[in-house]
Amino acid sequence: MRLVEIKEGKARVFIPDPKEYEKNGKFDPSWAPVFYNPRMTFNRDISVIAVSVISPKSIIDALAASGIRGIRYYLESYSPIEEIIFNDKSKVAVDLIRKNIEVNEVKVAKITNRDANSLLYEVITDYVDIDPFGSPSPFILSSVNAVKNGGHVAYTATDLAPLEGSSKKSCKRKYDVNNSKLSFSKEVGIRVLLSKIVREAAILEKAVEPIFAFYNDYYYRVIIRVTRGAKRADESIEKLGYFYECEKCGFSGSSKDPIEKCPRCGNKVKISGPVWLGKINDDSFVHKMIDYLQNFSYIKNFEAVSILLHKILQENKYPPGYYNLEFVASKYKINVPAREKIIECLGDASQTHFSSKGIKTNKSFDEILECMKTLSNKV
Ligand SMILES: C[S@@+](CC[C@H](N)C(=O)[O-])C[C@H]1O[C@@H](n2cnc3c(N)ncnc32)[C@H](O)[C@@H]1O
Ligand SMILES: [Zn+2]
Repeated sequence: MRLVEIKEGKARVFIPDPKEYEKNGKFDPSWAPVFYNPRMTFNRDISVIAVSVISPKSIIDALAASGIRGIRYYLESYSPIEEIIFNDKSKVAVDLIRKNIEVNEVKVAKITNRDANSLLYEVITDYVDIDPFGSPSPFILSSVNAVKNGGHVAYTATDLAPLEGSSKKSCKRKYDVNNSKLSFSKEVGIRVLLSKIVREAAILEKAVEPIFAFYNDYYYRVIIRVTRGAKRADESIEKLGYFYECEKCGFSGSSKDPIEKCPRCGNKVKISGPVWLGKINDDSFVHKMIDYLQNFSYIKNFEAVSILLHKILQENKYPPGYYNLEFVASKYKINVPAREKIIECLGDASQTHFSSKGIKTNKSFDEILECMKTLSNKV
């Protein structure tokens, strides 16, 4: 295997030379014997800041591939880390991790060549990172099991088709959620994932509190805090519910139990659930990330991370779900006015990072419609 050296954040790592695995001049990271995807740099940049705020003493990078993630946590996290377990079931990956750890002088590293699930049932740690191919579902129970009371788990999910309701059967299989394709499915997806995490943790009498969650490019990333207690687990489950959307009048919302008919026009609605209806971001955590950010001016995505964190803070004030302006406008055969103008007209509203066509608001659907109709007459 020919290797090339790349730099990301403060790490220098060796990865398989992409040129060796090109097919007809194209390259996909999954074709190389050890996985490294530069498109995930944003995910790692922002995770380094999150880990700095969490300040865990021990970390398990359970699906480590080249080791880039754990190495960056060691080199860049603000508070010292006492132990990082780098694990991958692939022997080739583990050999490469060994080399990369040496090059980056990661003094606190342990390397294991195990199935992540069996490893996670044998260890206990402050923070687990689950960064799989596709769905993190197979690793939820074991990762929640592996963290101490008050510990954290971070999940990446790239299987957007089931999560966003395009592959309903796959969503039922992997997340045990009856999903539909809704006009605001970008946000539904992250709440489907959180719903599964909450229900899996409850099996272990553990409660889940999402502290940081976002969508970017082709994946979701969520970080949760886990605490022990059957009663707390019950309280987490209490925050599950259903989204509905009416194809006829464009109205949508959430409810504790599934509903069949649109509360506005009586038409049959599409539903998705059970989904997590609690907060997906913790304000004080995001504020701390913004405070820490200035120390990370060297990261590739400094500007984009800053923009995302500020957007998240704005939208976190509003209830779950957003209105897709194009979807609503299509129901009333009106032009879509500029989003900023609608937000200004409503007063109590914000954009959402989930979609450039979405708004979140505490105002009623009729007030949104009124603003849209008035503004579209001026277009
Ligand atoms: C998407 S890659 C990880 C990428 C890496 N975290 C990064 O940031 O570049 C997923 C890795 O999980 C490993 N893997 C898949 N299933 C596994 C399992 N059951 N146990 C341990 N490792 C596994 C694969 O060998 C692969 O290296
Ligand atoms: Zn309706």
